[in-house]
Amino acid sequence: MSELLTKQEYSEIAKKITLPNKAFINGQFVDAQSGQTMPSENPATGEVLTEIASCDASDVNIAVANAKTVYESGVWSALSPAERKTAVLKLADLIEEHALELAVLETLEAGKPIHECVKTDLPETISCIRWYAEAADKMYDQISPTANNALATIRREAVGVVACVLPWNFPLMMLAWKLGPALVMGNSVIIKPAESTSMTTLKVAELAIKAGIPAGVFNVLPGLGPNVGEPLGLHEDVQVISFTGSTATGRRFLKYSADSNLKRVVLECGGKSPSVVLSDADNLDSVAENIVAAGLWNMGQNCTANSRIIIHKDLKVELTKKIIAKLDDWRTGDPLDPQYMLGSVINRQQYDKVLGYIEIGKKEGAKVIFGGNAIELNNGLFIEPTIFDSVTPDMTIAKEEIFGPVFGLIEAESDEEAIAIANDTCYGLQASLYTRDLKKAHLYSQQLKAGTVSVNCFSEGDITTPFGGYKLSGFGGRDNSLMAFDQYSEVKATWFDFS
Ligand SMILES: NC(=O)C1=CN([C@@H]2O[C@H](COP(=O)(O)OP(=O)(O)OC[C@H]3O[C@@H](n4cnc5c(N)ncnc54)[C@H](O)[C@@H]3O)[C@@H](O)[C@H]2O)C=CC1
Ligand code: BAL
Repeated sequence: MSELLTKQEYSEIAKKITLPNKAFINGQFVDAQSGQTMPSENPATGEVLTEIASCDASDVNIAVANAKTVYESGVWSALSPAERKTAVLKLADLIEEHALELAVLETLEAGKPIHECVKTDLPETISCIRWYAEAADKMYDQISPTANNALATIRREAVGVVACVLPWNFPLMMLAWKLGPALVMGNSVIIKPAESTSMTTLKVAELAIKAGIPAGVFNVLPGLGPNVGEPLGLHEDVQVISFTGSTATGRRFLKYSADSNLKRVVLECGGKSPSVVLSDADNLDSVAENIVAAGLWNMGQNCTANSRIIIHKDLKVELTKKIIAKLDDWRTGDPLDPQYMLGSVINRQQYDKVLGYIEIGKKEGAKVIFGGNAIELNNGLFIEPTIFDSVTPDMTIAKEEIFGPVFGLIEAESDEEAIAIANDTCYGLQASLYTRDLKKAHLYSQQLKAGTVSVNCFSEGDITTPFGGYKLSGFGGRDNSLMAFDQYSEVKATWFDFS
């Protein structure tokens, strides 16, 4: 499947896809109780693809009550880890079988380039689900090193009903990051996809039933944030909320928890990640390639988008030329056409927000050295890759998350100043560091206040490494790696007294 087809072939597949458009509760596709729907639009054409069930608190109450009953029945939670592994592995296999359809669906609803969906999002989704399935029967619990007259065991247990509130930027990947470990632990899971991107999650729910995951274990409630996210956040029978999205909405979940059952809240929020190029960085072609990928991947709609490029003054002129040259590889066009690396942004609100930041950047004195405009194409929401020069750390575009194909170049007088600028932010998700000096790499990667630091590359790590942020970028836990199981389990100490 990771071989690319032609635009014509993808368009033919798009025409034939059945678009999932109902909520998924207790193994059934159902309308919202209210009968309300919301449009799902293709942001690359403006076309309404379908109307999707728009759930509210009454659907949340039904889904949570049912998920709780199913959890307590033990049909999933009381299976052995090896039995859960078999079903979740089957789910990964079915996603792989339907990968082409899912990739096209993701392109249609999110405006993401098919190239990325096929080469990155689908393979990573599948391998993530598989990785957690494989881990199911390989995690051991512990015996504590207490005295000989006692035995103390430390065991993980499922928590019950878990709700995952997803963003629209990587719909399938974010689903996999949360669903994989939550299911494998034995929980019942309710997914609230972002309103723009419900369809791929609904398709995966259909596959979960085929994989043998019992009805009611995996539910999907499409709908607006305040209508579905808020009642989930406030529900007394939801034990965990795992959220990815904006810091503003993340804060709300902490309030919902405080106002209800003190449910655990795990937040993976925004960022203002830096690429830091120190005075001794070499191989500037590779540095430029990484900087451009870090800034533009997924149209910059990425929590780790490197939107602040902090460059030592001695390298600035040469590196800037190389960065501009690398933009040739990142052309914008019809996302169903595999020759393009950039598609549309997600919706009108995001489009206006990004263009608004470009105007603010100009007004505050930064200089556009590439792009800077909307692109008129097929009634879609396309924005040129945009680079600002002469950005200073106090400018709005150097402080606020833009979440679009826009990044700014900031000049630093010294390596120490570059690190200080990198840390001068309320966020702390990821940082890229470029140097050929091993000592500086160690020293400064320790000093950078970020959950992931990548040295001489742009990376978020992989499934084996924990992902999450410092400061306003994160709270309460990590996605990915075995640490993700901490989000979805309780730890029980049991004490046997032999004295
Ligand atoms: N960390 C990340 O990966 C993401 C960051 N963002 C940032 O957030 C900005 C705004 O994008 P949005 O889509 O509006 O993000 P958002 O944080 O509002 O949406 C994320 C999820 O939260 C839900 N939600 C929204 N309002 C809610 C509420 N009152 N109660 C409960 N749930 C609610 C949404 O329906 C969606 O499922 C972006 O411009 C970007 O800066 C957005 C998406 C992903
Ligand atoms: N880049 C993966 C996580 C996110 O953007 O939310």
